[in-house]
Amino acid sequence: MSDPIFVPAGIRPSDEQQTIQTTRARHLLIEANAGAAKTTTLALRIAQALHRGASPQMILALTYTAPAVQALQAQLRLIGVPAAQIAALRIHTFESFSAELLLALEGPGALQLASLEQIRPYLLRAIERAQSWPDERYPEEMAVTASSEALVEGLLQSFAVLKGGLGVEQRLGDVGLSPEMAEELGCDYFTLRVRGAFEAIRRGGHPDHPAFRFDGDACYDLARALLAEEGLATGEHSPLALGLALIVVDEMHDTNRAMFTVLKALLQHNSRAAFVGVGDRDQVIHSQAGAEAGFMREHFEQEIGQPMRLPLTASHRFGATLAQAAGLLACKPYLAAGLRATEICLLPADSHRLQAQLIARIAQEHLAQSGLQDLRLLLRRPSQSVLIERELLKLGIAYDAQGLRPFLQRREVLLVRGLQAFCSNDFSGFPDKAQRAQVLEAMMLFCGAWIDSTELRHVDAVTAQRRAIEEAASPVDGMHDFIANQVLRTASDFARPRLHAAMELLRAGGLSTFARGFMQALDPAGLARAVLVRREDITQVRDNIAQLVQVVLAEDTSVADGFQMLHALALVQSRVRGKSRVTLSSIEAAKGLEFDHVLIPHLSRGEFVGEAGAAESRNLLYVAMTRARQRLTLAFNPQAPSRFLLDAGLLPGP
Ligand SMILES: Nc1ncnc2c1ncn2[C@@H]1O[C@H](COP(=O)(O)OP(=O)(O)OP(=O)(O)O)[C@@H](O)[C@H]1O
Repeated sequence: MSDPIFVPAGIRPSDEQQTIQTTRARHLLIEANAGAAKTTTLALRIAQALHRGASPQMILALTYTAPAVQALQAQLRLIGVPAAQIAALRIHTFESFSAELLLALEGPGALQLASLEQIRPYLLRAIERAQSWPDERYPEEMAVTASSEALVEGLLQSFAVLKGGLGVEQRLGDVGLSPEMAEELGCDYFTLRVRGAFEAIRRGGHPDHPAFRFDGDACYDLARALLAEEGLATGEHSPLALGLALIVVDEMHDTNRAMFTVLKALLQHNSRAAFVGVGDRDQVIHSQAGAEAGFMREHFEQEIGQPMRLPLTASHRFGATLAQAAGLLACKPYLAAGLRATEICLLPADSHRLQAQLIARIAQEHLAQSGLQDLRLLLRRPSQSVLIERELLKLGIAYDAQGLRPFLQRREVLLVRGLQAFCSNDFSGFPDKAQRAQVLEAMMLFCGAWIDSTELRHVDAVTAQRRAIEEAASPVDGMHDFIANQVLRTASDFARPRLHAAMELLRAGGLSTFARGFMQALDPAGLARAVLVRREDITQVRDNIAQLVQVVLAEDTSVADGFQMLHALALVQSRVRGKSRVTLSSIEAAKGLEFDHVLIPHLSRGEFVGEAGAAESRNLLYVAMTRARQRLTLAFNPQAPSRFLLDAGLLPGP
């Protein structure tokens, strides 16, 4: 009997796509360029399985990020899979799949922590515990001179790699930790010891489930349990024996060891399931979580089996010009299917201010036309949005934000706006209660303040703060007393002199003293260092305030006028409702998605770099550029363009 073939709506599959759709190979791997229809072809493969009679519950699709889940659902809709079937499919990130499975096994109770700041106290406790262990075999290794606070960032980064790579679990066996083993794992003994203490704290809450989980922990916990065959039934009773007919993995280049362990177990316990994995090694932007393209190559071959490999040769998303530039940037061949021409526009601007003005004008023109749908501004770092947002708001342009907060709502910006409102005793810039509460929360955070109240002394610190802020934010005039009596009075010894120095400049009101002295007086990086974790976040706080100072100075009259203008912009923003066709976004939040017009600003020397290193920055630019369908605009300083523009052949070399 011939195989019934699913015929999609919306597109005509290429021969390559159809081969992948219908092949019955047990293990199939596809490495292909961005836009070469990997996700769409996975959707075709899923539709084919449904067409052959599999029920949606027999199909599991796994991705690394939540946007990739949405992208797959969108492609399933595009090719005509009914909504009810899409809803019934098992489509998850590795993390949400693992969390769901663990929930079924453990029952509720493991606290899900959402921010690095919530993890921080546990980590500080782990450092203390590890350093005071009485039977330490290598005490000289534990005599670390840096302060605990300074160690937090590096430790968390090492933990992410160890967790994703399952390094300790794989090597440890029955042997204890040693400096030699730490060296083999690429970290130091101290880190391994603290990691041990941290895990003991994390697991110590309850016999059946850990006390808390953070991002990546669900997949890690599941992988660890699988490796240790701990608490998991085996054979047909295994929680992973789901009776699957098809398992697909999108974004497979971002797979780490923990994810791969879960995948291997899934294939083992669903022996009738076919597997299709797709990825593009130039899109690895999560190496800090142990992502490795090797899981599509040697590890797969050695640990799962020899897969069939099929190609997807050409981009269906964009035309030949962009394919060529992306190919040059990533040093690989790149073809376009020739469905459309994609225009690349260069936007040179000598200053950041001019760049922001030009971008706002482009956004205005975009909204005035109807040919192109979405304009997505892709930013390397959040602070790069400040001047651009100011210009957009000045033109009254509505925009959304993805993967970053609009600058007027960033905590450090609220801190400074709150201080200025306090100095002028004018809180009219915060007309709604939720916003007033956010200002007070931000001030409490950066000032290291605590609630000193006899009424609230019986409740825990978090509840006390929530209640006190709730009460103070209700009337507009509650702000002043709260800032004076709680924030400033209980501010840490470190924060207090900085706050007073900053307020002095705000009260004086002169632009030139403000310009010269505000950053030094407030010391935003110092304030941030005391309460935030990641170095990149701390740098962002500093950069955001530096940009804020620039925005206030641009008003050119007085400090008070500058802040009035900020309040006015905030009002414009609060009126912006609904979905806009202009979106400011981090690159990470756009991965796997596509937009008619993509604009990448700040492609100047030293601006498109970050903590992660040159290779990851290059991959980020590659991901960003390849989101464009019809038009790609690249903004840069012509005196000092980014090296990447030259590498992509978009500007002539020196
Ligand atoms: N046969 C086809 N004909 C026309 N358009 C197609 C075809 N196949 C896919 N497309 C379109 O090509 C675009 C890119 O496809 P898709 O998102 O699947 O690529 P991808 O390889 O997963 O990209 P990325 O690596 O960036 O996530 C989408 O707009 C999709 O609808």
